[in-house]
Amino acid sequence: MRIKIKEQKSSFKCAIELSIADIIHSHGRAITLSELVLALDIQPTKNDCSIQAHALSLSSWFKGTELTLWGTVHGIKFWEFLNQNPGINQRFNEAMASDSEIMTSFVVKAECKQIFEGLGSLVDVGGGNGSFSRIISEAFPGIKCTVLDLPHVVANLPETDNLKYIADAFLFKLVFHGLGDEDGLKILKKRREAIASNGERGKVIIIDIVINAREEEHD
Ligand SMILES: C[S@@+](CC[C@H](N)C(=O)[O-])C[C@H]1O[C@@H](n2cnc3c(N)ncnc32)[C@H](O)[C@@H]1O
Repeated sequence: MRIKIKEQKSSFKCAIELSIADIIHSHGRAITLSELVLALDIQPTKNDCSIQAHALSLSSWFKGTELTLWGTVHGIKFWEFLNQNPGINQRFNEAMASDSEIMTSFVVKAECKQIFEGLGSLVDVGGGNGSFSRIISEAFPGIKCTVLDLPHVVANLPETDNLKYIADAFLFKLVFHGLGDEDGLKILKKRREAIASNGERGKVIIIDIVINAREEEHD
């Protein structure tokens, strides 16, 4: 309940900072979302530069192909930004970990418990610093949990017998020739994003059948 009130407060604060009430009032009649976005574009907020930048970019985001507003405003993916800002990265991961703590009571201890019972292994994709998997691994020692996340998120985290982290390399042995080009490309593009922030260590390793390849080529 407290979280809900906090969310409502920050939405309200954001609406005030964006002058949404003033825009609607001066519009003089009911306003559509696209009219509101356009109005935000020409009505910069006086006090807060970052809010102003977000407001100015809202319409570009709506019109453009960039997936997130963050990417439109900063020209960099949010995860890459976190990689470049260790302090914020840590706070973000801690915030996500708090969310896991909140969920524990009803996921592990109450009515959802049976979902995990009897499992032998689990991969927590985009599992952050593994807080959720750590809780699962402690509550269900029989489950081998593997957390897959970006290298800067899982670096130096303590592992246990049944909790491991992976991020450096992805091995696809005899997988791609069984997929269509479209699915194969989709997977490769995603993996490229995932390893991009891992410098020399990030790798996608593919072992597969190549037709008509010259003998000395090992790409
Ligand atoms: C919103 S957080 C959720 C974290 C965790 N699952 C939780 O609920 O607490 C999204 C997570 O996805 C991770 N992530 C984003 N892109 C990724 C990628 N390409 N490969 C692996 N993890 C990725 C981020 O680092 C982040 O930890």
